[in-house]
Amino acid sequence: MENMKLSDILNHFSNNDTFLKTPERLLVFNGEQTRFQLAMNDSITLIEEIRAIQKEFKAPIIIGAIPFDQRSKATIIIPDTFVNYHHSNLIDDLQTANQPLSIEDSIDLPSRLQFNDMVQEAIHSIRKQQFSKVVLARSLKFHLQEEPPIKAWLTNLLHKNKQGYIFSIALDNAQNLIGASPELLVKKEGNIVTINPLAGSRKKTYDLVKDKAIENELLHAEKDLHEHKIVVDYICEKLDPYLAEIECNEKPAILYTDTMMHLSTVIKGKIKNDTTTVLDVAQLLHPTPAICGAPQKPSLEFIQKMEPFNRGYYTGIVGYMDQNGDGEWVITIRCAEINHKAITLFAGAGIVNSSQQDSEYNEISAKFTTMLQAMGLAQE
Ligand SMILES: C=C(O[C@H]1C=CC=C(C(=O)O)[C@@H]1O)C(=O)O
Repeated sequence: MENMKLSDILNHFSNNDTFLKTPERLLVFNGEQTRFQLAMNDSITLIEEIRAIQKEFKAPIIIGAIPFDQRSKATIIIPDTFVNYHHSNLIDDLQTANQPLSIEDSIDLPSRLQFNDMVQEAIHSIRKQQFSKVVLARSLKFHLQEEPPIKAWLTNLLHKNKQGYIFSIALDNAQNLIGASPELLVKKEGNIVTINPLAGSRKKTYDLVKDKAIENELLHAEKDLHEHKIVVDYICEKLDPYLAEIECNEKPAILYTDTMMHLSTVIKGKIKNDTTTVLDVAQLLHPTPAICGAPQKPSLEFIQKMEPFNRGYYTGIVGYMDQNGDGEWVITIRCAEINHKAITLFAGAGIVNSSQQDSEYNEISAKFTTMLQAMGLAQE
């Protein structure tokens, strides 16, 4: 394949198209043969339906977005055409796209006081041993005077987040889901499966010396290591029956995004059964304690009772699967749901026994920065 400029690819991109850039490849999906909506736990399973449609349409690949709540409908797209660019064929010539926004109003939900109450209630439940961790989220909703410049935001996300998973998914009714997630839920290539949970975070300062000191502090922070271990233990336990030769470092490393640093563990293993697809593994794991809590049921119930909004696609997963059942699915975070002129950003943080309400609030504010910067609403 000849080398392509990213700017040329974006010039041809429209809001009805779907786009996913991973650290290794860029997938651009134009038009669609069909799309369908089905919940992960409907009676015909989502995966069976995808496999049937892949056969019927002889579709080499499907792409989709699955919501946080497994009872809500996922959107699966069978594209007309798609191009799969390898990283080495892309010329990264992108410049920041400045497009000023006229904001009619913005709503921050929950309020700071409500959020503090939610954290206190969560800590109370943790002390009563109802669960050991719960991830609580906030949302920022903007109403714009004009249609949002999605292509400019996508350009900015690509420009700033070289290592992440950048996506723009064309949902139903001309809605879009856009973001730059750092978190790989699962990748399957042949019989090798890779999972890369993140939990435990600090905001970057962009001062190399200070960031090195923060990194060192995070690597030894008891609260964050505990929060992280809950996720890794959950994943390893779930995978054990399905994977052989599981490799997992004992201590987490640091993963940097453009704005944050996170504790990160790479887990790898070999699929025992050839018919297991990447989505089977995703379904097995989702929602992990990185975005829900542990144990899953009581923490999920707590989220649904306490959060003053429906998460929708936020903390769900986006990704693709080919005919061999291979693919990559990433956790839908650092993202925004775009519904015409209404834009909703979401971000969350893991609450454990020793959480401090102010630092959790500030951590979430820092996580909003990925999207706010792309929208030109936060300082670079
Ligand atoms: C839930 C989010 O982040 C997750 C991913 C990385 C670190 C996290 C944390 O430290 O709490 C969260 O688990 C989010 O960005 O909305």
